[in-house]
Amino acid sequence: QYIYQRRKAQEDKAIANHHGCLPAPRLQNQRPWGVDRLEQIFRADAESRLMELFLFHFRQTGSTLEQKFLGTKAYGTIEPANLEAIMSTKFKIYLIIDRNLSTDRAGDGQQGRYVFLDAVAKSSADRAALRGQIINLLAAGRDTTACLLSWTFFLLVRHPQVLAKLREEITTVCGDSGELTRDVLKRLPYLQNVLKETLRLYPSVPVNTRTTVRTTVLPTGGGPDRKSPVLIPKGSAVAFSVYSMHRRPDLYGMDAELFRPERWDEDMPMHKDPTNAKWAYLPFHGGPRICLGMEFALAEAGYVVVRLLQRFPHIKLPQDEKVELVGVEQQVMTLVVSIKQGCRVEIR
Ligand code: HEM
Repeated sequence: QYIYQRRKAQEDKAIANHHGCLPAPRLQNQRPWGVDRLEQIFRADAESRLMELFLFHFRQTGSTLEQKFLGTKAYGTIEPANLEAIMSTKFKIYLIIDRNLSTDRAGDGQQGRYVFLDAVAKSSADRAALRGQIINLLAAGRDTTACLLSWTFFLLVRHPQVLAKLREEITTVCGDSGELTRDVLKRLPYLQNVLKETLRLYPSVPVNTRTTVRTTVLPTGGGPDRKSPVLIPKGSAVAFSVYSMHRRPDLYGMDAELFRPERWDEDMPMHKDPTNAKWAYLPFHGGPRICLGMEFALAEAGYVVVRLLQRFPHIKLPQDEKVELVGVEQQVMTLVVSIKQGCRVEIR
């Protein structure tokens, strides 16, 4: 084991030298084993402000970081060029299902209840096929679209000018027509901007991880100038947060924290660099494992928004509802990021 570890370390060092890798800035722990980090995470989670904590970490270190946590080294990044590398094939997808797919569910209070995973498992023992089914139907297709719709209305009632402009576009293009096909939806550019901007500020999958199947290199983020490649040894986890990347002022402008659908018709800083232009906006991720339901989800969400606005001519913020800066509201984090208090609107 010792000889194997030493040989692996030597090989990794040779790869690092070959690519000119330098370490990424380390997120400093105040207490051994990163216990302080654990406390911070539990506290932020209890306050429903986990994403704010992640933003704070990246503000401390820059857009790529190294972290020692409970004895293991992990990496985090919100750099478009690194996301491009991560979403290529040198990383494997973190397996959700293997943790949950167990024939031994008796102990967790699920007896007698319909569990979709168990029902599908009766027709196939192939774990990869089961995983695909679950991701398709539940994890991938349901909560993601539901979150997009909730955040859209959450933002619309807090930005009445945007809502008015959207209503105007819908009235001009659709009138009272019953037909609402994909072609009609394509003729609603402001609606597309509203959905795009909502997914920028609240990407349904805000944080994700990949694990390296072999020792590899992130193209940037290391060394004093944070521009050198970073070595990622085989088996390491790299977390990436599109939520944080989507709020970077150097990519989206100084008003990156604001909900402003008009920005999608303007020239943004990210367009100056071809890699950033392609990899700085990733609500559906990218590369070979890009969301398979992207087109469908946008059509579905667009359809529901139009129909709700047509059906309810007066939708507004309830009088007793709190208005806070975008991103400061309490959130619930699971695989997706949702609104802790739900999306309350007044309709007439
Ligand atoms: C706004 C709605 C949606 C968002 C933001 C979204 C986002 C994503 C993201 C970020 C991934 C990549 C996950 C990863 O690589 O770990 C993904 C994967 C996937 N999505 Fe979606 N999704 C949405 C709706 C849907 C819908 C409606 C369906 C199906 C009807 C769907 C089907 C899938 C599938 C099958 C994958 C896995 C693709 C693969 O691993 O090859 N998604 N989605």
